[in-house]
Amino acid sequence: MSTAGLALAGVSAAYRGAEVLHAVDLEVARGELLVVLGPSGAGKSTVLRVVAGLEPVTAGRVSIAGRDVTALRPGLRNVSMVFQSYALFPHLTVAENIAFGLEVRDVPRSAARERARAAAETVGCAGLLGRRPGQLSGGERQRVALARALVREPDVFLLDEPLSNLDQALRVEMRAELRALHDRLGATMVHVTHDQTEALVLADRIAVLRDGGVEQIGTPDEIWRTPASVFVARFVGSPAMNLLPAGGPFTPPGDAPTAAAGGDRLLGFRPEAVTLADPTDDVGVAATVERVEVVGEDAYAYLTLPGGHRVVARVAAARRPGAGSTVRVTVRWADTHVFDAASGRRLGTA
Ligand SMILES: Nc1ncnc2c1ncn2[C@@H]1O[C@H](COP(=O)(O)OP(=O)(O)OP(=O)(O)O)[C@@H](O)[C@H]1O
Repeated sequence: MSTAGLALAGVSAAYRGAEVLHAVDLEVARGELLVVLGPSGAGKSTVLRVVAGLEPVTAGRVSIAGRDVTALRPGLRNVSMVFQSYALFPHLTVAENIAFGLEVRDVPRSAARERARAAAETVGCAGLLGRRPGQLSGGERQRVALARALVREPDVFLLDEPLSNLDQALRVEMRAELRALHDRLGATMVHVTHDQTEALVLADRIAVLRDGGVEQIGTPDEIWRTPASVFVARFVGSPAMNLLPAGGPFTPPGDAPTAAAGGDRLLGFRPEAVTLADPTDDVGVAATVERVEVVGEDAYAYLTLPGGHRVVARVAAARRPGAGSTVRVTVRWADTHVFDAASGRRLGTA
């Protein structure tokens, strides 16, 4: 495929005899920013290492820019990797760190310096060229690591949790800068994170990884609105999506497929899809408010329903119920999800 930036076809990989990637299929279009999202141990870093050639595949093929690189050593793949730890050389200046990858490729020193300066300008660290990594803040080191990655003009950028060592404010700022950099360069990027907000904000598409397999690939909107499984539904969104037996306290309207489904279906809905009313209102289901968390303008009410079912509701902080009080709970049906309890796969909306 001529527009392919990167493709994994049936890629498996093993670590110490145990398979950690199982026949992964993944296509990243040229110029696309794909975020690989998943919990610790899902195999996110292994995906990057396999693409970079740092880890052998036990099955399948990896191609970059239309070229099969499965058998190529890392140095011949034309990818740049940015690590969580930045991996800068402490004894080299910023300029030398950025130019390092060029000089080992026999780019003449003056040309390497010039390209390093241009790369530093692109990521906003041109003022730091004479310093050493020990004299830089975390955010500055991150910029240097990015400059070192892009100076080589790779076919694909591989970013392994590059923002996770930064404090919250800087992470949010660098996240936006990274996206802007991607758009400016038109670069093909694979960005690994376990942070669902980072994934939703950054990605053109998200690949959700679970136990070494791809659970779902889609745009942030698709992942959010039509999660393919209970796993995706619960992993993306905080607090996590509510899940109840489909035959539980909430009865879907009319002849929705869940109504006849019995106990082998699960009903999912996010805290945002729950509405609370006064106990005297003749709507929904009665519930007890166990506790309330206020997060600025929002509040999360943790409720217990008849049968001991638990539900979290998001409400405006100014209109939050008191802990210990009774409320009536309704669910917006259009924003519900029905899952098969055995497989976890999504079946549709209630
Ligand atoms: N070089 C390695 N060292 C240690 N464990 C590894 C290595 N390569 C693979 N594994 C194992 O493979 C599985 C996937 O690991 P991987 O690091 O790819 O997951 P991850 O999703 O990136 O997790 P994390 O977010 O914790 O880094 C884990 O069970 C891990 O123990």
